[in-house]
Amino acid sequence: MNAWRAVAGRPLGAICLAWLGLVVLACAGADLIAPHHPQEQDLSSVYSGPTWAHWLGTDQLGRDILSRVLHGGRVSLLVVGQALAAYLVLGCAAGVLAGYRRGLLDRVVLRLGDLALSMPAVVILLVVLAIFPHDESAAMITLGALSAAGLARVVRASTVAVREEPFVAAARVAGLSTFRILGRHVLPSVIGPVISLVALVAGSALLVEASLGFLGLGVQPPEPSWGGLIAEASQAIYRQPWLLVPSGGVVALTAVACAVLGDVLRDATDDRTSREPLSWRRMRTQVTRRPGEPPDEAAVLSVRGLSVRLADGTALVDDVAFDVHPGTALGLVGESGCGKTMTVSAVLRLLPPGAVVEAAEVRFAGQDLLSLDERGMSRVRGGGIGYIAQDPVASLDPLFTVGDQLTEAVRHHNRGATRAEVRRRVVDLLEAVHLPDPPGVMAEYPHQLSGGMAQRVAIARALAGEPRVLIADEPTTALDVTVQAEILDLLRELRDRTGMALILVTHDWGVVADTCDTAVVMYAGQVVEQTSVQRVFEAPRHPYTEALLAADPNAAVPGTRLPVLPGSVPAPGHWPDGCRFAPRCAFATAECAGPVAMTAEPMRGSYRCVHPRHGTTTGARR
Ligand SMILES: Nc1ncnc2c1ncn2[C@@H]1O[C@H](COP(=O)(O)OP(=O)(O)OP(=O)(O)O)[C@@H](O)[C@H]1O
Repeated sequence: MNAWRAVAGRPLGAICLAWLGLVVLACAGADLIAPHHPQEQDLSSVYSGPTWAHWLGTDQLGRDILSRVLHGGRVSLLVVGQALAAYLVLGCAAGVLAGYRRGLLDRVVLRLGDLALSMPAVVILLVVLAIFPHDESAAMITLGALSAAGLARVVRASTVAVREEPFVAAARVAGLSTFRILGRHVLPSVIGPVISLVALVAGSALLVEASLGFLGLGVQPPEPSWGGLIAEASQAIYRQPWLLVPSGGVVALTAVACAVLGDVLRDATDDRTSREPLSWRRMRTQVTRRPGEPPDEAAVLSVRGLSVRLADGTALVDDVAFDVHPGTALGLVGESGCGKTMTVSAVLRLLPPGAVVEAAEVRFAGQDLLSLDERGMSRVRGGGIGYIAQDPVASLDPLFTVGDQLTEAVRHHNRGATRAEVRRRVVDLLEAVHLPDPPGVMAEYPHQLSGGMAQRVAIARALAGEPRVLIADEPTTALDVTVQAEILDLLRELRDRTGMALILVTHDWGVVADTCDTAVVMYAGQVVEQTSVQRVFEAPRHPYTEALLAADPNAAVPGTRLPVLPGSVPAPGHWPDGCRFAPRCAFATAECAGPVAMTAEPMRGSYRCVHPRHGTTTGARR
């Protein structure tokens, strides 16, 4: 449904949809709207051009062309519909079953598909029409069945990919029947390419139908069909050339509309599938500079007044500022949905389509990132600032080995390197992240890796460009405790060895305590506290920081109930005026309803609160 909405939102898609809708409705309602019976003759007015009585003129027997086009369209569209039904049913069923079951069925479907694609369709149609004379339905169903081989391949390929997804495995484990899994989990994910192909095949089928009618092999006169009308018009081409315009025009426009719609649908569904939270594909983010504080020149990355807005104006991140110094680690902490990922995505300028970045400064190693164009930013990404995505396995391409993916990254950053040098560097990277047997790991595919190994490979890839800042988004989520500790050790070791700075996006205070020097606490798109890690644990100033620390399971005292933070982070667009934490805060007063600025404490940090804490009780409302 979203794909159709996306198509309707594009001018070309909307025009094609409108034309096809109009043609289908007009032909379906031909009995009601056609001004004349399609075979009603008026010999006193043959070959007339357009008149008030006959809007599109008349033919050699004085029959109304508009009425014949409408009725003829019904016949033509019906047989095209039959071809599409055969195409869809056979193509989807064969593709899904072959891709899901694999084995012998898969091989049989592939071989039959090869056979169907290698047969000349026109010859087969002529044979069918020789067996069933003038039976256009038989010919068009055969055409649909022959073309289904192409669809079956596309559906099979998508099904094979989806079949390996964890959610399909989970459905299998949950005991769902094959048909239910296919219907609920597999088919919806292949629907995009399918509808795009159906639109393209509809255009071709329409042209084949018109050709059959033109050759006199289809529906026989006096019953009209679009192909038959073109044949009649071509016989009178010298006497009344206009006759070709309505019949030829409607066929041409409808076939073109189908083809264009197919293209637009493909683009629309492509866009939809690439709507992950952070994708390297989506790169043209609009950037606006606004006045604000100057950057910290000693920092390797200095951010001031950074905001992110969606196209509809909804703010996701609001006036964020922080500094990261070489060789240090900064922890960006907060509950889910506070804007941590959006903040680092905005620094890298990798945001959802239509999102806008506003900032006073984003200064990296003395370079003003706000003034860089897309080409400049792509040099910074990976080269200057490395990024490790939230889900390491998903961030690795399942179709390529670890070696291929690291080689690609190393080549990207070392243009002139020889094959041997690139391989040496890949092995070095794998050794640097302590993966045993680098040549063996290079030959493996992502699904063969454990979570910890995948995270190490993702770190190795991020290190390929020798970044000066490494951003790791939830680097230890979904890893078991031992592997978590190993990954944090590795990050610390890399930081100490290379002098790069780390930004760890996390909601785990354990990660902050183990690895970071500075904590930046975010709530509802804003920074609410920023201080050293030592101080944040000893004396948090913001009630939110205090409540978040109190709810930390790492600090739980056995035998006592772990305090929870009641309520949830307000969604973007629903942030309260004044202090955004006030509705959940035990210390909120009327003062908190007004604007709350950051208060800086020299040498200690800063916080955004009118009732700062002095570190004893939890700040959450009970
Ligand atoms: N593509 C998007 N379009 C619109 N809003 C989005 C999009 N991605 C995220 N958001 C919203 O932006 C807000 C901040 O999201 P963000 O991912 O930065 O949070 P987070 O603090 O990193 O949380 P998490 O730890 O769950 O990743 C959330 O409310 C989220 O719903």
